[in-house]
Amino acid sequence: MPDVKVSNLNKIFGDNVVLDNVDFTIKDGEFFTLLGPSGCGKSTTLNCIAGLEQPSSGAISVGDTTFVDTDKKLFVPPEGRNLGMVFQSYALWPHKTIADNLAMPLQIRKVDKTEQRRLIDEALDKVGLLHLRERYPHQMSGGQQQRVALARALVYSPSVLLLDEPLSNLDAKLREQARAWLKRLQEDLGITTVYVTHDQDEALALSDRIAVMSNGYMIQVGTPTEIYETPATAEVAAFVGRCNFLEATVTDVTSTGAALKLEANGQQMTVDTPEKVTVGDHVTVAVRPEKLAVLPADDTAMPGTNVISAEVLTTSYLGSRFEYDLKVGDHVVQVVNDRGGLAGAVNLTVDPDACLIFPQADVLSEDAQALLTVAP
Ligand SMILES: Nc1ncnc2c1ncn2[C@@H]1O[C@H](COP(=O)(O)OP(=O)(O)OP(=O)(O)O)[C@@H](O)[C@H]1O
Repeated sequence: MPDVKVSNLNKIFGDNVVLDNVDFTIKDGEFFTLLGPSGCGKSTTLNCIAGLEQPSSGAISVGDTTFVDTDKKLFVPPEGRNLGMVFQSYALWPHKTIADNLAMPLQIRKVDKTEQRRLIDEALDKVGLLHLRERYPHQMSGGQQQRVALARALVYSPSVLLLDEPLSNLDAKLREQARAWLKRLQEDLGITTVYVTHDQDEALALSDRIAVMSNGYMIQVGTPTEIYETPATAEVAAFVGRCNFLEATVTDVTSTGAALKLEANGQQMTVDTPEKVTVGDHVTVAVRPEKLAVLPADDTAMPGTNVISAEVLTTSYLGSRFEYDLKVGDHVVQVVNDRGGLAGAVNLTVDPDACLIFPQADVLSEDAQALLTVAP
C-alpha cells in the first residue's frame, strides 16, 4: 500500500481560510487520524485527498501518482484516484440489495459479472455479512449498514481508505465494538487509512498516529501516547483527554533547570520539567485527573511534596473508578481515583513529574476556563 503525501495544502472559501499550509505524510499501512473540533478543517482535508474538493493551493500524491499539484495545474478527478471512501451517512442505495449496492462501483469500473460476484462475496465476507447479501439496507441494523458501507469501499481494492466519522451514527456500546472490529480489519488488510473524527477516545484507540487540527492548522502530529502524554500546547492537552489547568508564576529554577518552584493560588508547588523557563515567567500548569492523588485531610500516609488542601464538591461513581470535583481556591480540580467515599476536607498531591508546563500566552478556550472555575 502506498504513502499519502499532502504538501502545503491551502483552502480558502470566499475570504475564509479553512486550511492553512497543512502538510503531512502518511506511511504505508498506517492508520492516520485527523482529530479536532467541529469546523477545524478535517473533512475539507479528507475531501481534498478524495478529489471531492479542489485545494486553493498545494499538492497531494499517493505513492508515485500525483493527484493534485496546483503549481502544475494538475487535478485528477475522484473516479481516477481509486480511493475507498465511507461517509458518516453510509450513503447506501435504499432500493438496492446489499450485493447490488456493492456492484455499483464495480459496474462503473466495467468489471465482468462473474468477477463482480466473486469480489462482492469476498468483500462481504471480510466484514462478516456474506449471509445477508440479498437484504435491503432498511432490513439491517445501523452497525450492519456501516459494515456494508465499508465493504462497498473495499470491494474494488482501493489503494487508500478514507473514513469520515463512519461510527458516529452508532450508539455508544455498538460504537466501541465497531471500533475494535474496524481496527482489527484495518490491521489484517494492512490498508493505509485516513480517518476523520472529533472523538478523542476513538482517535486514541484506533490510530497509529493522530494529527490534531485547530482552525485549519495542524497543531501536532504524533502517536496517541505522544499526543496524550506530551501535548505540544495547552489546547491539545485540553482537547485530547481531560486536563486540569492552573495559572502559576515561576519563583525559582534549579541550576540544572530541571525543577521549578511555582506559586499558584497562593500555594507553592515543585515541578520537574524539561521546559526552559525563568523566574517571573507566567505559565500554565497542566495535569491529568488520573495523575493526581487524593486522600482524606487527616490521612498521615500523604507524601510531603505538593500537598494542596482541597474540598470535595461532587463525587461520581463510574463502576471501575470514582471521579471527584475538588474545590481548590477558586478552581475546580478533577481527580480520578479508585477509592470511593471521600468527602469534605481532603489533601491533593501533585507528582512533580506529572505536570506539563506551557507558556501562559497559550490561551485556553473559554469553555475550558469555565469548566475549571468554581461558580460564585
Ligand atoms: N463549501 C463550503 N463553502 C464555504 N465554507 C465551507 C464549505 N465547506 C466547508 N466550509 C467551512 O470550512 C470550515 C471547515 O469545514 P470542515 O467540514 O472541513 O470542518 P470539520 O473539521 O470537518 O468539521 P465537522 O466535524 O463539523 O464536519 C468550516 O468553517 C466550514 O463552515
